[in-house]
Amino acid sequence: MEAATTAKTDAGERPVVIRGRGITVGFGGKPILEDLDIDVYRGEILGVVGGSGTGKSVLLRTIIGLNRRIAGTVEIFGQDLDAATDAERNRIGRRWGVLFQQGALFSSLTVLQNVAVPIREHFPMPEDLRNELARLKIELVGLPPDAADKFPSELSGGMIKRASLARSLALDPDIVFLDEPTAGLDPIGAADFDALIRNLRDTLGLTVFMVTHDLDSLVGITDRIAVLGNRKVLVDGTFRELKNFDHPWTQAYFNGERAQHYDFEAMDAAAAAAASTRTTEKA
Ligand SMILES: Nc1ncnc2c1ncn2[C@@H]1O[C@H](COP(=O)(O)OP(=O)(O)OP(=O)(O)O)[C@@H](O)[C@H]1O
Repeated sequence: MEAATTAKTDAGERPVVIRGRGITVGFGGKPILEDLDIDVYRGEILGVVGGSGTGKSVLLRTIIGLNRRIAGTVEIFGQDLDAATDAERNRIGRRWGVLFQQGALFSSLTVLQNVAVPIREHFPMPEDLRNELARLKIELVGLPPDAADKFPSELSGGMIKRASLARSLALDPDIVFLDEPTAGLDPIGAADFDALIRNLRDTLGLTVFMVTHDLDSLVGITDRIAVLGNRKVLVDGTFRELKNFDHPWTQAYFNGERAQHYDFEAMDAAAAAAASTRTTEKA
């Protein structure tokens, strides 16, 4: 389960679970990402932000192999995905779960059946046991037991997000990729969902790669933020670092009207204290 590579950061030596180098992606001759580098550290919640159309979802999909790279490499747990055999890629793929922007549940399957799909694909086992495991995931994300037998059309937006999250956790992944997890939720539903993500990270030790526009989510749960722009990661760091970064988009975003409501220094201090508690608990 150990990452094969580490990186020196201000927080010391940290295992890198996702390392992208020189990632270049384009469609129909139009470049979207160009020579982009990114690292994601074990156990962190990384928020990925940037203007609309800057390629945040494309980056997520490229890392998990759904978009073709024109150039560059992606290493997950130290394994270069291009050099991996099909069996190795499958094995790595089982270590991540994905919550897509629209939830992407199968509409003709119940929540239980949806959550059981990845288990059925990867681990042959009796149906009773599979359903039991799926029920545990449904409980883990805070859905009531009777949600298991409902179809997606019978669920609220927040329940669909939770059901999708349950499915992404079906194989007990080490990494979860979240694409706009709180989009479309009311502020209370979004805050509850944020709390759930943070809780799961803390209890399961997940690494979270989260694309979001939601300033509350960024403030509430991320440890670090990467800003996409000019087809690259323009900058990454804590709120305070980003607040001081001299670029029109980051200035507008992190020093704009909405950002004035947040006490960034207090939040940085709280995040550092929480990280140090987690490190102490693991030791
Ligand atoms: N499969 C595809 N084929 C062609 N163009 C695509 C494809 N996927 C994404 N794009 C284009 O790539 C660009 C980046 O899209 P992406 O969805 O990653 O943006 P984003 O940063 O996530 O934006 P938003 O915040 O609005 O969701 C867009 O111009 C989009 O139209």
